[in-house]
Amino acid sequence: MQLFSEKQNLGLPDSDIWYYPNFLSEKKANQYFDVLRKDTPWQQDDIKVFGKVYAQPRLTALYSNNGKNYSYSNITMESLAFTDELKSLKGLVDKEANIEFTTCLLNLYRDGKDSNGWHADDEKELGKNPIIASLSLGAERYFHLRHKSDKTLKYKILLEHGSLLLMRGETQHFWHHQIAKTAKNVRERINLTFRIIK
Ligand SMILES: O=C(O)CCC(=O)C(=O)O
Ligand SMILES: [Fe+2]
Repeated sequence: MQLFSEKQNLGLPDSDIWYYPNFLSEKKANQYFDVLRKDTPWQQDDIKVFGKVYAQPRLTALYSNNGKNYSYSNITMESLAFTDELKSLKGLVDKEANIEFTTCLLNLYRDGKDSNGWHADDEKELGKNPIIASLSLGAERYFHLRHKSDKTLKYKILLEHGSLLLMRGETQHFWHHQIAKTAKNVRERINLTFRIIK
């Protein structure tokens, strides 16, 4: 069993980012990983980058409690209704963030070749200072952060099984983030990003 660890603020300039290492117990995190891996209708979309079409290097699914879709990188994802498991996870995350999320984007990184390139979660439908809560299950992967204008400002944090990362305030205005590919032999990872789309 893991000891309780305090949440920590990353302390990066122009941002407000919190990390909760053991947001879920190991046992709960294992259970959620298994259910979500099995029951989610994972899909692989094509994305368009500089006019060329690529298969997105990970699988995704979108859920919401208001039927709103989400568009990014020339993809429009249609949302499904929350399942019981996702509702209970959303309840825990809502409580911690003290806000009511409407939407959850799930990412499945099948191995080290799957990734999520540099971006900010700054789509118009997310509002001015979006709050994004990102729950990690399965294999540990590094989350990289890079300041948009001062490229010397960089940071990386290992997102552990059962951890929660909360980005708020002006973070998306000033920082890009990514999950880079890795040559290491890594198992599957599921990430859930809770958002508000009105
Ligand atoms: O997988 C992660 O930890 C990050 C996912 C992400 O940045 C996103 O879906 O916008
Ligand atoms: Fe993101």
